[in-house]
Amino acid sequence: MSMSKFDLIVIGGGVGGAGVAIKASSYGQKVAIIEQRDWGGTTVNRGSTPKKVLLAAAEAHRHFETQVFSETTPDINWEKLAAYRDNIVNQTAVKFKTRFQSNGITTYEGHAEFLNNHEVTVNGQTLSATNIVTASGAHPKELRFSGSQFVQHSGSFFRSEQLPSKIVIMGAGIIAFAMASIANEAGAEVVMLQHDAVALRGYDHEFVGLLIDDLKQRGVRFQFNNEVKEIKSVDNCLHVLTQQSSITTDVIYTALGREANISGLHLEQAGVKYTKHGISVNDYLQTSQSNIYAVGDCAVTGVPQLANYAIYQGKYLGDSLSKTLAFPIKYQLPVTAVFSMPRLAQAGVTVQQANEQSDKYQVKSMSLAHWLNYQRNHDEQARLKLIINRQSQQVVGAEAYSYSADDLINYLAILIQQNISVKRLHDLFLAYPSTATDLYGIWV
Ligand SMILES: Cc1cc2nc3c(=O)[nH]c(=O)nc-3n(C[C@H](O)[C@H](O)[C@H](O)COP(=O)(O)OP(=O)(O)OC[C@H]3O[C@@H](n4cnc5c(N)ncnc54)[C@H](O)[C@@H]3O)c2cc1C
Ligand SMILES: NC(=O)c1ccc[n+]([C@@H]2O[C@H](COP(=O)([O-])OP(=O)(O)OC[C@H]3O[C@@H](n4cnc5c(N)ncnc54)[C@H](O)[C@@H]3O)[C@@H](O)[C@H]2O)c1
Repeated sequence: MSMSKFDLIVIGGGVGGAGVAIKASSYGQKVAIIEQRDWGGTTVNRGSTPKKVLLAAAEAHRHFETQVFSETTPDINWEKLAAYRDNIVNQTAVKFKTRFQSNGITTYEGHAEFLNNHEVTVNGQTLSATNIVTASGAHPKELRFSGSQFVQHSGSFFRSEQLPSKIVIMGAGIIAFAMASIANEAGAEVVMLQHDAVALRGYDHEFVGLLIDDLKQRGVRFQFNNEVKEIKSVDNCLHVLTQQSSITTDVIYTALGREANISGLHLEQAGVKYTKHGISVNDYLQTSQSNIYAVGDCAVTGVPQLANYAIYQGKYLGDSLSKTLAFPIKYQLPVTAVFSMPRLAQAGVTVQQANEQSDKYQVKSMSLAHWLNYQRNHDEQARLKLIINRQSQQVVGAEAYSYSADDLINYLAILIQQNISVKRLHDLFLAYPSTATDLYGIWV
Protein backbone atom coordinates (compact mmCIF):
# COMPACT_ATOMS: atom_id res chain seq x y z
CA MET A 1 0.00 0.00 0.00
CA SER A 2 1.34 3.43 -0.87
CA MET A 3 2.10 5.69 2.02
CA SER A 4 0.59 9.19 2.16
CA LYS A 5 3.20 11.81 3.01
CA PHE A 6 2.46 15.12 4.71
CA ASP A 7 4.33 18.02 6.24
CA LEU A 8 2.05 17.80 9.27
CA ILE A 9 -0.36 15.23 10.74
CA VAL A 10 -2.79 16.41 13.44
CA ILE A 11 -4.41 13.77 15.67
CA GLY A 12 -7.76 15.10 16.92
CA GLY A 13 -10.34 17.30 15.19
CA GLY A 14 -11.34 19.45 18.19
CA VAL A 15 -10.67 23.17 18.59
CA GLY A 16 -6.97 22.63 19.44
CA GLY A 17 -6.26 20.41 16.41
CA ALA A 18 -8.33 22.67 14.15
CA GLY A 19 -6.25 25.71 15.12
CA VAL A 20 -2.96 24.00 14.23
CA ALA A 21 -4.23 22.45 10.99
CA ILE A 22 -5.87 25.60 9.56
CA LYS A 23 -2.98 27.88 10.50
CA ALA A 24 -0.30 25.54 9.11
CA SER A 25 -2.23 24.99 5.86
CA SER A 26 -2.55 28.78 5.44
CA TYR A 27 1.26 28.82 5.16
CA GLY A 28 1.13 26.22 2.38
CA GLN A 29 1.95 23.14 4.49
CA LYS A 30 0.50 19.81 3.35
CA VAL A 31 -1.67 18.83 6.32
CA ALA A 32 -3.73 15.77 7.36
CA ILE A 33 -6.16 15.73 10.31
CA ILE A 34 -7.58 12.58 11.91
CA GLU A 35 -10.75 12.41 14.04
CA GLN A 36 -12.12 9.23 15.63
CA ARG A 37 -15.48 10.45 16.89
CA ASP A 38 -17.00 13.85 16.02
CA TRP A 39 -15.50 16.80 14.15
CA GLY A 40 -15.29 19.80 16.46
CA GLY A 41 -14.48 17.57 19.47
CA THR A 42 -15.71 18.22 23.00
CA THR A 43 -16.48 21.93 22.61
CA VAL A 44 -18.83 21.51 19.67
CA ASN A 45 -20.44 18.17 20.54
CA ARG A 46 -20.49 17.87 24.34
CA GLY A 47 -19.21 21.16 25.73
CA SER A 48 -19.76 24.88 25.31
CA THR A 49 -21.85 24.74 22.10
CA PRO A 50 -24.76 22.63 23.42
CA LYS A 51 -24.31 24.20 26.87
CA LYS A 52 -24.79 27.74 25.61
CA VAL A 53 -27.83 26.83 23.50
CA LEU A 54 -29.52 25.38 26.62
CA LEU A 55 -28.34 28.34 28.70
CA ALA A 56 -29.99 30.77 26.25
CA ALA A 57 -33.34 29.05 26.85
CA ALA A 58 -32.84 29.01 30.63
CA GLU A 59 -31.93 32.71 30.65
CA ALA A 60 -34.90 33.57 28.43
CA HIS A 61 -37.11 31.71 30.92
CA ARG A 62 -35.61 33.61 33.85
CA HIS A 63 -35.94 36.96 32.07
CA PHE A 64 -39.54 36.22 31.13
CA GLU A 65 -40.27 35.47 34.78
CA THR A 66 -38.68 38.69 36.06
CA GLN A 67 -39.16 41.19 33.24
CA VAL A 68 -42.50 40.52 31.56
CA PHE A 69 -44.65 40.85 34.72
CA SER A 70 -46.94 38.09 33.53
CA GLU A 71 -48.98 35.96 35.94
CA THR A 72 -47.54 32.79 34.38
CA THR A 73 -44.25 31.82 32.76
CA PRO A 74 -44.39 29.25 29.96
CA ASP A 75 -42.40 26.02 30.53
CA ILE A 76 -39.30 25.29 28.50
CA ASN A 77 -40.18 22.68 25.87
CA TRP A 78 -37.07 20.53 26.36
CA GLU A 79 -37.72 18.18 23.43
CA LYS A 80 -37.99 21.08 20.96
CA LEU A 81 -35.02 22.81 22.56
CA ALA A 82 -33.01 19.56 22.25
CA ALA A 83 -33.85 19.31 18.55
CA TYR A 84 -32.82 22.95 18.00
CA ARG A 85 -29.57 22.35 19.94
CA ASP A 86 -28.77 19.18 17.96
CA ASN A 87 -29.31 21.05 14.72
CA ILE A 88 -26.80 23.73 15.75
CA VAL A 89 -24.30 21.11 17.00
CA ASN A 90 -24.55 19.03 13.83
CA GLN A 91 -24.25 22.06 11.54
CA THR A 92 -21.19 23.23 13.47
CA ALA A 93 -19.53 19.79 13.31
CA VAL A 94 -20.10 19.67 9.53
CA LYS A 95 -18.67 23.21 9.21
CA PHE A 96 -15.49 22.03 10.97
CA LYS A 97 -14.99 19.22 8.48
CA THR A 98 -15.81 21.26 5.37
CA ARG A 99 -13.57 24.10 6.56
CA PHE A 100 -10.64 21.65 6.74
CA GLN A 101 -11.39 20.36 3.27
CA SER A 102 -11.86 23.81 1.72
CA ASN A 103 -8.45 24.76 3.15
CA GLY A 104 -6.86 21.80 1.34
CA ILE A 105 -6.44 19.70 4.49
CA THR A 106 -6.89 15.93 4.04
CA THR A 107 -9.42 14.56 6.57
CA TYR A 108 -9.43 11.00 7.94
CA GLU A 109 -12.17 9.48 10.14
CA GLY A 110 -10.85 6.79 12.46
CA HIS A 111 -8.61 6.06 15.43
CA ALA A 112 -5.00 7.17 15.01
CA GLU A 113 -2.03 5.34 16.55
CA PHE A 114 1.67 6.08 16.40
CA LEU A 115 3.89 3.51 14.66
CA ASN A 116 7.04 5.57 15.27
CA ASN A 117 7.92 9.26 15.47
CA HIS A 118 7.13 9.91 11.79
CA GLU A 119 4.33 7.44 11.09
CA VAL A 120 0.73 7.08 12.18
CA THR A 121 -1.88 4.46 11.22
CA VAL A 122 -5.57 5.10 10.71
CA ASN A 123 -8.06 2.52 9.36
CA GLY A 124 -5.13 0.27 8.35
CA GLN A 125 -3.51 3.05 6.31
CA THR A 126 -0.07 4.42 7.15
CA LEU A 127 0.49 8.19 6.98
CA SER A 128 3.88 9.82 7.42
CA ALA A 129 4.86 13.41 8.21
CA THR A 130 7.78 15.62 9.12
CA ASN A 131 5.88 16.86 12.21
CA ILE A 132 3.00 15.32 14.15
CA VAL A 133 0.70 17.12 16.61
CA THR A 134 -1.37 15.30 19.23
CA ALA A 135 -4.57 17.20 20.01
CA SER A 136 -6.49 14.24 21.42
CA GLY A 137 -8.31 16.11 24.20
CA ALA A 138 -9.57 14.65 27.48
CA HIS A 139 -12.36 12.49 28.89
CA PRO A 140 -14.33 12.69 32.15
CA LYS A 141 -12.55 11.35 35.23
CA GLU A 142 -13.21 7.62 35.76
CA LEU A 143 -14.94 6.60 38.99
CA ARG A 144 -14.43 3.42 40.94
CA PHE A 145 -17.20 2.59 43.39
CA SER A 146 -20.00 0.05 43.36
CA GLY A 147 -22.66 1.23 40.89
CA SER A 148 -20.41 3.73 39.07
CA GLN A 149 -21.75 2.30 35.80
CA PHE A 150 -25.00 4.22 36.53
CA VAL A 151 -23.17 7.55 36.48
CA GLN A 152 -23.42 9.75 33.38
CA HIS A 153 -21.10 12.59 32.44
CA SER A 154 -21.83 16.28 31.94
CA GLY A 155 -21.77 15.82 28.14
CA SER A 156 -24.84 13.55 28.44
CA PHE A 157 -26.72 16.29 30.26
CA PHE A 158 -25.87 18.91 27.66
CA ARG A 159 -27.02 16.50 24.89
CA SER A 160 -30.01 14.99 26.77
CA GLU A 161 -33.23 14.46 24.80
CA GLN A 162 -35.37 14.77 27.90
CA LEU A 163 -34.99 16.67 31.14
CA PRO A 164 -34.94 14.25 34.10
CA SER A 165 -37.12 15.41 37.01
CA LYS A 166 -34.49 14.63 39.65
CA ILE A 167 -30.78 15.18 39.11
CA VAL A 168 -27.75 14.67 41.35
CA ILE A 169 -24.56 16.42 40.24
CA MET A 170 -21.18 15.26 41.56
CA GLY A 171 -18.67 18.10 41.77
CA ALA A 172 -19.10 21.83 42.31
CA GLY A 173 -16.80 23.14 39.57
CA ILE A 174 -17.37 25.29 36.48
CA ILE A 175 -19.28 22.70 34.50
CA ALA A 176 -21.40 21.57 37.46
CA PHE A 177 -22.66 25.12 38.12
CA ALA A 178 -23.71 25.58 34.48
CA MET A 179 -25.57 22.25 34.61
CA ALA A 180 -27.26 23.08 37.92
CA SER A 181 -28.40 26.54 36.74
CA ILE A 182 -29.91 25.20 33.51
CA ALA A 183 -31.56 22.13 35.05
CA ASN A 184 -33.02 24.13 37.95
CA GLU A 185 -34.44 26.84 35.67
CA ALA A 186 -35.93 24.19 33.37
CA GLY A 187 -37.77 22.68 36.34
CA ALA A 188 -35.63 19.76 37.58
CA GLU A 189 -34.88 19.07 41.24
CA VAL A 190 -31.12 19.40 41.66
CA VAL A 191 -28.75 18.21 44.40
CA MET A 192 -25.05 19.14 44.17
CA LEU A 193 -22.46 17.01 45.97
CA GLN A 194 -18.95 18.29 46.60
CA HIS A 195 -16.38 16.09 48.34
CA ASP A 196 -14.77 18.98 50.26
CA ALA A 197 -15.94 22.42 51.41
CA VAL A 198 -14.84 24.44 48.37
CA ALA A 199 -16.99 25.24 45.34
CA LEU A 200 -15.51 26.90 42.23
CA ARG A 201 -11.95 26.81 43.50
CA GLY A 202 -9.99 29.90 42.43
CA TYR A 203 -13.00 32.21 42.11
CA ASP A 204 -13.78 34.96 44.63
CA HIS A 205 -15.38 33.44 47.76
CA GLU A 206 -17.87 36.28 48.08
CA PHE A 207 -19.16 35.92 44.51
CA VAL A 208 -19.29 32.12 44.80
CA GLY A 209 -21.28 32.57 48.03
CA LEU A 210 -23.76 34.88 46.24
CA LEU A 211 -24.22 32.31 43.46
CA ILE A 212 -24.74 29.44 45.92
CA ASP A 213 -27.26 31.49 47.95
CA ASP A 214 -29.15 32.39 44.78
CA LEU A 215 -29.32 28.75 43.63
CA LYS A 216 -30.37 27.65 47.14
CA GLN A 217 -33.22 30.16 47.09
CA ARG A 218 -34.33 28.68 43.79
CA GLY A 219 -34.40 25.20 45.31
CA VAL A 220 -31.00 23.68 44.49
CA ARG A 221 -29.71 21.62 47.43
CA PHE A 222 -25.98 21.63 48.23
CA GLN A 223 -24.14 18.95 50.18
CA PHE A 224 -20.52 19.78 50.96
CA ASN A 225 -17.90 17.45 52.49
CA ASN A 226 -19.87 14.56 51.09
CA GLU A 227 -18.77 11.79 48.76
CA VAL A 228 -20.70 9.10 46.92
CA LYS A 229 -20.03 5.61 48.30
CA GLU A 230 -22.37 3.46 46.25
CA ILE A 231 -25.20 3.70 43.70
CA LYS A 232 -28.00 1.14 43.39
CA SER A 233 -30.60 0.96 40.66
CA VAL A 234 -34.05 -0.01 41.95
CA ASP A 235 -37.31 0.24 39.94
CA ASN A 236 -35.97 2.78 37.38
CA CYS A 237 -34.65 4.97 40.20
CA LEU A 238 -31.10 5.43 41.41
CA HIS A 239 -30.33 5.29 45.12
CA VAL A 240 -27.22 7.31 45.77
CA LEU A 241 -25.60 6.38 49.07
CA THR A 242 -23.19 9.01 50.32
CA GLN A 243 -21.13 9.45 53.49
CA GLN A 244 -23.94 11.55 54.96
CA SER A 245 -27.17 10.64 53.24
CA SER A 246 -29.15 8.55 50.81
CA ILE A 247 -30.68 10.34 47.81
CA THR A 248 -33.16 8.97 45.30
CA THR A 249 -32.75 10.40 41.81
CA ASP A 250 -33.47 9.78 38.13
CA VAL A 251 -29.97 10.58 36.94
CA ILE A 252 -26.55 11.27 38.45
CA TYR A 253 -24.15 13.38 36.38
CA THR A 254 -20.48 14.02 37.10
CA ALA A 255 -18.34 17.10 36.45
CA LEU A 256 -15.21 16.20 38.38
CA GLY A 257 -12.50 17.38 36.03
CA ARG A 258 -11.04 15.70 32.97
CA GLU A 259 -8.16 13.32 32.19
CA ALA A 260 -5.99 13.46 29.05
CA ASN A 261 -6.73 11.04 26.19
CA ILE A 262 -3.39 9.26 25.97
CA SER A 263 -4.09 5.55 26.13
CA GLY A 264 -4.53 3.98 22.71
CA LEU A 265 -2.20 6.44 20.96
CA HIS A 266 0.87 4.16 21.46
CA LEU A 267 2.93 7.19 22.45
CA GLU A 268 5.79 4.94 23.62
CA GLN A 269 6.26 3.69 20.04
CA ALA A 270 7.03 7.27 19.05
CA GLY A 271 9.23 7.92 22.09
CA VAL A 272 6.83 10.49 23.56
CA LYS A 273 6.91 10.87 27.35
CA TYR A 274 3.74 11.37 29.37
CA THR A 275 2.45 11.18 32.92
CA LYS A 276 -1.01 10.42 34.28
CA HIS A 277 -1.77 14.14 33.83
CA GLY A 278 -1.08 14.10 30.09
CA ILE A 279 1.61 14.56 27.46
CA SER A 280 4.66 16.44 28.74
CA VAL A 281 5.61 19.46 26.61
CA ASN A 282 8.08 22.36 26.82
CA ASP A 283 7.38 26.06 26.17
CA TYR A 284 7.30 25.36 22.43
CA LEU A 285 4.58 22.70 23.02
CA GLN A 286 7.21 20.18 21.90
CA THR A 287 7.21 16.70 23.47
CA SER A 288 10.23 14.60 24.43
CA GLN A 289 10.39 13.63 20.72
CA SER A 290 11.53 16.77 18.87
CA ASN A 291 9.19 16.49 15.84
CA ILE A 292 6.08 15.65 17.90
CA TYR A 293 4.01 18.34 19.64
CA ALA A 294 0.87 18.41 21.81
CA VAL A 295 -1.83 21.04 22.33
CA GLY A 296 -5.05 21.49 24.30
CA ASP A 297 -6.53 19.23 26.96
CA CYS A 298 -4.14 16.29 26.31
CA ALA A 299 -1.01 18.35 27.03
CA VAL A 300 0.46 19.33 30.40
CA THR A 301 1.02 23.04 29.87
CA GLY A 302 0.18 24.50 33.29
CA VAL A 303 -2.93 26.31 32.00
CA PRO A 304 -6.58 25.24 32.55
CA GLN A 305 -8.24 22.66 30.27
CA LEU A 306 -10.38 25.20 28.48
CA ALA A 307 -11.24 25.86 24.85
CA ASN A 308 -9.73 29.36 24.73
CA TYR A 309 -6.35 27.92 25.73
CA ALA A 310 -6.61 25.00 23.25
CA ILE A 311 -7.45 27.46 20.42
CA TYR A 312 -4.64 29.82 21.40
CA GLN A 313 -2.10 26.97 21.61
CA GLY A 314 -3.28 25.53 18.28
CA LYS A 315 -2.86 28.85 16.46
CA TYR A 316 0.54 29.40 18.10
CA LEU A 317 1.76 25.97 17.02
CA GLY A 318 0.41 26.18 13.44
CA ASP A 319 2.27 29.46 13.18
CA SER A 320 5.53 28.41 14.84
CA LEU A 321 5.76 25.12 12.87
CA SER A 322 5.52 27.08 9.63
CA LYS A 323 8.32 29.52 10.42
CA THR A 324 12.06 29.07 10.59
CA LEU A 325 12.36 30.84 13.92
CA ALA A 326 10.03 29.79 16.72
CA PHE A 327 9.45 31.67 19.97
CA PRO A 328 8.19 30.07 23.20
CA ILE A 329 4.43 30.32 23.75
CA LYS A 330 3.51 33.35 25.82
CA TYR A 331 0.08 33.39 27.39
CA GLN A 332 -1.80 36.63 27.68
CA LEU A 333 -3.56 37.19 30.98
CA PRO A 334 -5.89 34.33 32.02
CA VAL A 335 -9.58 34.90 31.19
CA THR A 336 -12.27 32.39 32.22
CA ALA A 337 -16.04 32.31 32.76
CA VAL A 338 -18.53 30.11 34.57
CA PHE A 339 -21.75 29.94 32.53
CA SER A 340 -24.07 29.72 35.51
CA MET A 341 -27.04 32.02 36.13
CA PRO A 342 -25.81 34.67 37.00
CA ARG A 343 -22.36 34.17 35.48
CA LEU A 344 -18.98 34.50 37.13
CA ALA A 345 -15.93 35.61 35.20
CA GLN A 346 -12.35 36.57 35.92
CA ALA A 347 -9.37 38.04 34.09
CA GLY A 348 -5.76 38.53 35.16
CA VAL A 349 -4.81 38.62 38.83
CA THR A 350 -7.66 37.08 40.85
CA VAL A 351 -9.23 38.45 44.03
CA GLN A 352 -7.84 35.45 45.94
CA GLN A 353 -4.32 36.15 44.68
CA ALA A 354 -4.73 39.86 45.49
CA ASN A 355 -5.88 39.06 49.05
CA GLU A 356 -2.88 36.77 49.54
CA GLN A 357 -0.54 39.60 48.42
CA SER A 358 -2.33 42.60 49.88
CA ASP A 359 0.94 44.59 50.09
CA LYS A 360 1.11 44.44 46.27
CA TYR A 361 -2.52 44.63 45.22
CA GLN A 362 -5.60 46.57 46.23
CA VAL A 363 -9.12 45.26 45.54
CA LYS A 364 -11.73 47.84 44.54
CA SER A 365 -15.20 46.36 44.96
CA MET A 366 -18.33 47.90 43.43
CA SER A 367 -21.97 47.10 42.93
CA LEU A 368 -23.19 47.38 39.34
CA ALA A 369 -26.86 46.87 40.22
CA HIS A 370 -27.79 50.58 39.91
CA TRP A 371 -26.51 50.82 36.32
CA LEU A 372 -29.24 50.76 33.67
CA ASN A 373 -27.94 47.62 31.93
CA TYR A 374 -28.28 45.67 35.15
CA GLN A 375 -31.40 47.38 36.51
CA ARG A 376 -33.42 46.67 33.38
CA ASN A 377 -32.41 42.99 33.64
CA HIS A 378 -33.25 42.78 37.37
CA ASP A 379 -29.59 41.84 37.89
CA GLU A 380 -29.80 42.93 41.51
CA GLN A 381 -26.61 41.26 42.75
CA ALA A 382 -24.37 42.40 39.86
CA ARG A 383 -20.91 43.18 41.21
CA LEU A 384 -17.39 43.86 40.02
CA LYS A 385 -14.00 43.72 41.73
CA LEU A 386 -11.00 45.39 40.13
CA ILE A 387 -7.50 44.38 41.21
CA ILE A 388 -5.10 47.32 41.16
CA ASN A 389 -1.33 47.12 41.38
CA ARG A 390 -0.47 49.47 44.26
CA GLN A 391 2.82 50.61 42.75
CA SER A 392 1.78 51.28 39.13
CA GLN A 393 -1.87 52.08 40.03
CA GLN A 394 -2.87 50.06 36.95
CA VAL A 395 -5.71 47.55 36.80
CA VAL A 396 -4.15 44.06 36.56
CA GLY A 397 -7.23 41.91 37.13
CA ALA A 398 -11.01 41.86 37.39
CA GLU A 399 -13.71 39.55 38.63
CA ALA A 400 -17.42 40.00 37.88
CA TYR A 401 -20.71 38.43 38.94
CA SER A 402 -23.76 39.22 36.78
CA TYR A 403 -25.87 37.83 33.93
CA SER A 404 -23.40 39.41 31.50
CA ALA A 405 -20.16 39.00 33.50
CA ASP A 406 -18.32 37.31 30.61
CA ASP A 407 -18.90 40.29 28.29
CA LEU A 408 -17.78 42.83 30.87
CA ILE A 409 -14.70 40.73 31.69
CA ASN A 410 -13.77 40.47 28.02
CA TYR A 411 -13.98 44.27 27.64
CA LEU A 412 -11.84 44.69 30.76
CA ALA A 413 -9.39 42.03 29.49
CA ILE A 414 -8.94 44.07 26.29
CA LEU A 415 -8.30 47.25 28.29
CA ILE A 416 -5.81 45.44 30.55
CA GLN A 417 -4.00 43.65 27.71
CA GLN A 418 -3.82 46.80 25.58
CA ASN A 419 -2.76 48.95 28.55
CA ILE A 420 -5.51 51.45 27.73
CA SER A 421 -5.43 54.66 29.78
CA VAL A 422 -8.57 56.38 31.09
CA LYS A 423 -7.96 59.20 28.61
CA ARG A 424 -7.70 56.85 25.64
CA LEU A 425 -10.87 55.03 26.68
CA HIS A 426 -12.77 58.34 26.86
CA ASP A 427 -11.49 59.21 23.37
CA LEU A 428 -13.15 56.06 21.99
CA PHE A 429 -16.60 56.59 20.43
CA LEU A 430 -19.06 53.81 21.37
CA ALA A 431 -22.82 53.15 21.14
CA TYR A 432 -24.65 54.27 24.31
CA PRO A 433 -26.00 52.97 26.66
CA SER A 434 -24.25 49.61 26.69
CA THR A 435 -21.96 47.43 28.79
CA ALA A 436 -19.05 48.96 26.85
CA THR A 437 -20.01 52.58 27.71
CA ASP A 438 -20.34 51.54 31.39
CA LEU A 439 -16.57 51.21 31.22
CA TYR A 440 -16.28 55.03 31.24
CA GLY A 441 -17.46 54.90 34.84
CA ILE A 442 -15.61 51.75 35.85
CA TRP A 443 -12.11 52.16 34.46
CA VAL A 444 -9.57 53.85 36.71
C1 LIG B 1 -19.37 20.20 29.46
C2 LIG B 1 -18.18 21.03 29.11
C3 LIG B 1 -18.32 22.41 28.98
C4 LIG B 1 -17.21 23.17 28.64
N1 LIG B 1 -17.38 24.51 28.53
C5 LIG B 1 -16.32 25.30 28.21
C6 LIG B 1 -16.48 26.70 28.07
O1 LIG B 1 -17.58 27.25 28.21
N2 LIG B 1 -15.41 27.44 27.74
C7 LIG B 1 -14.17 26.88 27.56
O2 LIG B 1 -13.22 27.61 27.26
N3 LIG B 1 -13.99 25.54 27.69
C8 LIG B 1 -15.03 24.74 28.00
N4 LIG B 1 -14.85 23.39 28.15
C9 LIG B 1 -13.52 22.81 27.91
C10 LIG B 1 -13.28 22.60 26.41
O3 LIG B 1 -14.34 21.85 25.85
C11 LIG B 1 -11.96 21.88 26.17
O4 LIG B 1 -10.92 22.58 26.81
C12 LIG B 1 -11.64 21.80 24.67
O5 LIG B 1 -12.61 21.01 24.02
C13 LIG B 1 -10.24 21.20 24.43
O6 LIG B 1 -10.01 21.10 23.05
P1 LIG B 1 -9.06 19.97 22.46
O7 LIG B 1 -9.01 20.21 20.99
O8 LIG B 1 -7.80 19.92 23.23
O9 LIG B 1 -9.79 18.59 22.77
P2 LIG B 1 -11.19 17.99 22.28
O10 LIG B 1 -12.17 19.04 21.97
O11 LIG B 1 -11.58 16.97 23.31
O12 LIG B 1 -10.82 17.27 20.92
C14 LIG B 1 -10.00 16.14 20.84
C15 LIG B 1 -10.48 15.26 19.72
O13 LIG B 1 -9.51 14.24 19.48
C16 LIG B 1 -10.17 13.05 19.13
N5 LIG B 1 -9.25 11.93 19.38
C17 LIG B 1 -8.75 11.50 20.57
N6 LIG B 1 -7.90 10.47 20.40
C18 LIG B 1 -7.85 10.25 19.06
C19 LIG B 1 -7.16 9.30 18.26
N7 LIG B 1 -6.32 8.41 18.79
N8 LIG B 1 -7.37 9.32 16.92
C20 LIG B 1 -8.21 10.23 16.35
N9 LIG B 1 -8.87 11.15 17.07
C21 LIG B 1 -8.70 11.16 18.40
C22 LIG B 1 -11.41 13.05 20.03
O14 LIG B 1 -12.42 12.24 19.49
C23 LIG B 1 -11.79 14.54 20.04
O15 LIG B 1 -12.76 14.85 19.07
C24 LIG B 1 -15.94 22.57 28.46
C25 LIG B 1 -15.80 21.19 28.59
C26 LIG B 1 -16.91 20.42 28.90
C27 LIG B 1 -16.75 18.93 29.03
N1 LIG C 1 -10.72 29.02 36.39
C1 LIG C 1 -10.54 28.10 35.47
O1 LIG C 1 -10.07 28.35 34.40
C2 LIG C 1 -10.99 26.73 35.73
C3 LIG C 1 -11.62 26.46 36.91
C4 LIG C 1 -12.04 25.18 37.14
C5 LIG C 1 -11.83 24.19 36.18
N2 LIG C 1 -11.20 24.49 35.02
C6 LIG C 1 -10.97 23.46 34.01
O2 LIG C 1 -12.17 22.91 33.47
C7 LIG C 1 -12.08 21.50 33.45
C8 LIG C 1 -13.41 20.81 33.60
O3 LIG C 1 -14.21 21.39 34.62
P1 LIG C 1 -14.97 20.55 35.72
O4 LIG C 1 -16.11 21.37 36.22
O5 LIG C 1 -15.25 19.17 35.25
O6 LIG C 1 -13.85 20.39 36.79
P2 LIG C 1 -13.46 21.32 38.03
O7 LIG C 1 -12.07 20.95 38.36
O8 LIG C 1 -13.84 22.73 37.81
O9 LIG C 1 -14.46 20.83 39.16
C9 LIG C 1 -14.51 19.55 39.67
C10 LIG C 1 -15.04 19.67 41.08
O10 LIG C 1 -15.38 18.39 41.55
C11 LIG C 1 -14.86 18.22 42.85
N3 LIG C 1 -14.70 16.79 43.05
C12 LIG C 1 -13.66 16.00 42.66
N4 LIG C 1 -13.89 14.72 42.99
C13 LIG C 1 -15.11 14.68 43.60
C14 LIG C 1 -15.92 13.63 44.14
N5 LIG C 1 -15.52 12.37 44.13
N6 LIG C 1 -17.14 13.94 44.66
C15 LIG C 1 -17.57 15.24 44.66
N7 LIG C 1 -16.83 16.28 44.18
C16 LIG C 1 -15.63 16.01 43.65
C17 LIG C 1 -13.57 19.02 42.83
O11 LIG C 1 -13.14 19.37 44.12
C18 LIG C 1 -14.00 20.25 42.03
O12 LIG C 1 -14.62 21.21 42.82
C19 LIG C 1 -11.14 21.20 34.58
O13 LIG C 1 -10.41 20.00 34.29
C20 LIG C 1 -10.22 22.39 34.67
O14 LIG C 1 -8.99 22.23 33.99
C21 LIG C 1 -10.78 25.74 34.80
